[in-house]
Parts: sequence; structure tokens; C-alpha cells
Amino acid sequence: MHTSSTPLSPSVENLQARGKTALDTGIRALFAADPQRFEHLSFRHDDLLLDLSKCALSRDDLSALLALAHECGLEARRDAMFAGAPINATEGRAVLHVALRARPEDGFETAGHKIGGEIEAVLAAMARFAEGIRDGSIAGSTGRRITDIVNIGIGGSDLGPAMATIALSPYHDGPRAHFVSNIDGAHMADTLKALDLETTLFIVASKTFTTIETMTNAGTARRAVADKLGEAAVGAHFCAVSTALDKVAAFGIGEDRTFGFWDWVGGRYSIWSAIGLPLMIAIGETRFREFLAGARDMDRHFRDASLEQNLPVLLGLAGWWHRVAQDHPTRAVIPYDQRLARLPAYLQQLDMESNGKHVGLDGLPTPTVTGPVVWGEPGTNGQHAFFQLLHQGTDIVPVEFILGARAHEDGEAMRIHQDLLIANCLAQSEALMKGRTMEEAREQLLQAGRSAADAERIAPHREFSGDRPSITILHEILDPFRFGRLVALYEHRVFVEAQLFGINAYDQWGVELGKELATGLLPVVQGKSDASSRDSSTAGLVAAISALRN
Ligand SMILES: O=P(O)(O)OC[C@H]1O[C@H](O)[C@H](O)[C@@H](O)[C@@H]1O
Repeated sequence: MHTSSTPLSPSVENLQARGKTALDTGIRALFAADPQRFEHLSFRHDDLLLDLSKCALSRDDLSALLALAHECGLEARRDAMFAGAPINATEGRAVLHVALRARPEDGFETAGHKIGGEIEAVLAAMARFAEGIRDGSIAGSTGRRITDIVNIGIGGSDLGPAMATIALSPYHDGPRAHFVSNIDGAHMADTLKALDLETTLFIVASKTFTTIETMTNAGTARRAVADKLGEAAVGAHFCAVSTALDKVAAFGIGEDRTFGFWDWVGGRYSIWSAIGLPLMIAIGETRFREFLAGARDMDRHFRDASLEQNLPVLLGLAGWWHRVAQDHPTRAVIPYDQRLARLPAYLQQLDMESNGKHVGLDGLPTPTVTGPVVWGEPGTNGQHAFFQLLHQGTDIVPVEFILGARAHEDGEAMRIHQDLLIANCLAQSEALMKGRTMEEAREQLLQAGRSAADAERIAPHREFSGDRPSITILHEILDPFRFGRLVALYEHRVFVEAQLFGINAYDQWGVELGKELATGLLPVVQGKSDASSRDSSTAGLVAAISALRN
């Protein structure tokens, strides 16, 4: 449980009281009191619609949340990020992923240095390479065309391109894309099994070029290529993406096949940088630039729209409301779009690695709880798995539904799929909100021919409390532009919540300890040093593993 001696501000106290009142009032009552609730609590930016009306949130509550945003200095913090100030204070870095999707004339700079030119130069180099791979002019060592690319990376160097490549599969007209992230040798082995190394290109993607998983997997792939095609062939089958250009050179990958980025790009915000190379190879430069343009469109909306109409601000305020004012510890993201199957995993890193902090910018424990657990699966699959708990479990989980009005499969024969998908998505948010009363349950049972005694006995199990919150994010169709816009919406939402929590969203010291301990444990696992200095559980597990391996 989070405890803090840092006092709550009067505004936060007031909002927590409001949060409880709204829960007691209930969403159904809020709808009953305001026939125009949807108009009042849904917000648009072009075809993108954010519906907050099915949250336990009144218009006055939203005004109070907006006042909190002003009080936290949200606009000044946002402007500082766009201005290239070192808002990642613990690492002394700017946070400028927004510059990666800007146009050079947007004039982004950091430390008095304009960066648009360098960004465009890397994009142009990526495009030359990507188009060369796609048209066959850049081939494998034996002259055969590259048919498969394997991205070797983890965390931010994996989840973004992996998620995006699936999301934009209708635009995929380049080589097949594979992603190997796990240190588990099974991942590389299973991937290599299906591939012909003569026609395979490996992309070693690592911001630091030190991550043990990526370096180990890259070494394994390098050996496989050298064994099959000879040492001289290695250069033609590898390229790299990193900020550590010296380390890439030491690995033996040529400068002309190395695509750089910068320390002001956080790993989990790096899909827009050269880390997006697998996506660009898959869909081509033009589509990739549309994806960037969509994100730029959201950046400009976030920067310019008033807080009252600003979608990332409103989504962030709703997230804070659910987490801090109403004490819901998790949120589920349920895209009704199979191609967004990896979006929840991507958002887990984006959100939980950014806002999973317990100390504020002032170095003191945060006065409130911070980022929620984020989880999810695509609908309709989730309906047949965990939705039972969402509807009738003892915890309330705010759900975020993401829905496209149109599908790429829009021919007559496939229309029914999209119709059913939409009907299911709307039905779930309606069911969460409306529920079913005991009387309704009883009545339904009687109508179905059950005896009065049976109806009495079973009705409590068929009652749904309702009043369970959800947010719906609707857009026209998942094309590159709208997909970029959606991902940027979530990035800025994380930023907004971080400002309300008062934390730095851009470091991730919490991942360090496990890495350090793994380094120390390797010789123990290898039997080169003994486990006696470890705790009894760790030592006992090492002994049990060693017995099983011998
Ligand atoms: O890109 P890399 O330097 O290899 O880092 C890959 C990932 O590993 C780290 O442990 C961080 O927690 C992530 O933020 C990062 O995306």
C-alpha cells in the first residue's frame, strides 16, 4: 500500500470527495439527469471521438479536473517538453519524440541546437535502405532478394515496431517481418527454423547496444549467418539501429547500414525514430511518413487545443480520475480491432514504465497513488475470457474500448464481420453501464419458464450491478495516419497523467536492480561461484535447478 507523509492539496482532496460522490450517484443516474450527456461529455478532433459519458463523472467533476490541470501547470510543462527543455530531470535530458514526426520547418531544437535537419537525414537514409531492400537493389550476400527481416531488440526496441507492423498489415507489401526479443533461445530458434538465411536481413535494434538479450540474440544470429554463408557474408545480412554508434561499429556493422537516433528519444517513445525501420521496410516510406504525419497531427492538437477540448488532456484527466479519485487500481484497454492485438502490450510499457513511480519530481513520496496496471486483449476475444470479472467481479475495472467505424475488409461478403464487431463493442459498454437489476433477472427467468423458486434462487447470480465505467475511442479506420494519431494520443495521455502525479515519466530506474542481480547470478547458475551468500529461496532454487540439469 502506498503511504506518504506529503499532504494532499485541497484540490486533490476535493476531487477524491467528488470521485466518491460520483460513484455513489452512479452512471445511470447521471444519464437520467442529463438527456444530452453524450453531447456534453464526448469530444472530437476530426473523425477521432473520445466518449467519456459512460464514466462516473459529472460535468462539474470535469471542470474541477480541468482546474487541477491548470493548477499543476500542465500547459507550461507541455510547452517545456515541446521547447526541448530537459524535463527528464533525473537524467538531464530533453524529451523530444515529438520532433521525430515534425517537419524540419517546425523548428524543434534542444540546447540551442536545431534538430530537424539531422532527423530528416536519418529518415532519408532509412528510406534509401528500406526501398533498396524492398526493390531488391540491396540484396543478400549471394545476390538473392531479401524476403524476410528479423528485428532483434527488446522493450522499446521491439514492442513499437512489432505492434505497428501488425496494426498496418493491410499496407504490408515488403518482406515478411519477424521479431525476436526474448533471451529464451526458443524465440531465436523457432524464428530461424522457418527462414532461409540467404534471403534474411537482421536488424539489431538497441538504443544502448548493451542490452544483454539483444546482444546475445544478435551474436547467435551472427554465428548462424557466418556458419551457413561464411564470415564475409555477415555484412550483407545485418544492419543496426542505435544511439551508440561506436558500439555498433565494434560489433562489425558498417556505417552505411547503421541508423542513429538520440538520447532525447526514450526507448518506449522511439517507434517514430530509426527503431521504426522494420515498419518502414514492411510498408514503404510513403506509408511510414503518413504514420508520422498522424502523430504530428495529434502533437499539434495537444499543443494548440484548449484544455477543455484537448483529447490527450481529457483522456489523461479521466485516467487520473479513475486511479486517484475513484481508487481503481487497473485499467483494461480493449481494442475492437484484431490488428491492434499488441497495442495493450505496447501500452503496458508506455504507461507502466513511464508512470510506475512512487517518488515525485521533488524526491519525496508522491502524495497519491500513481500509474495503474494496464492490461487488455482485443475484443471480441476478451468477452469470452475475462469479461465475466469486468461485469460481475468485486473490483471495478475502467475499460477503454477502441473502435474503427470502417474496416479494410469492406466488401459485401465481409460486411457482417464489422457490423457484429461494432455491435459487440457498443453492447459491452452499454452492459457495463446499465447492468441488470434483480427484478429484471427474476422476470427473465420466469419468462423462460423457470419456477418461482428457481427464479428466486438464480436471480442474484444473473444480476449485474451496472454503473461500471468505460471510455470509448472511435475513429474512422486504422490507416497509417490515424494509427499514428492514436499512438500519439496515448503517449500524451501518459504525459498528462505524469504531470498530475508530479512524477518524471521518462526515466526507468526500476528495471535496473533485476538486471544487476541477473549479472551477479549468472556465475552462480553456471556453477562457477556458490550461492551461499544469497537468500535461502534463491539458493534453494539454484540447487533444485542444478539437480534438474545434471
Ligand atoms: O533499446 P535498448 O537500449 O536495448 O533497451 C531496451 C529496453 O530495455 C530496458 O531495460 C528499458 O527498461 C527499456 O526502456 C528499453 O526499451
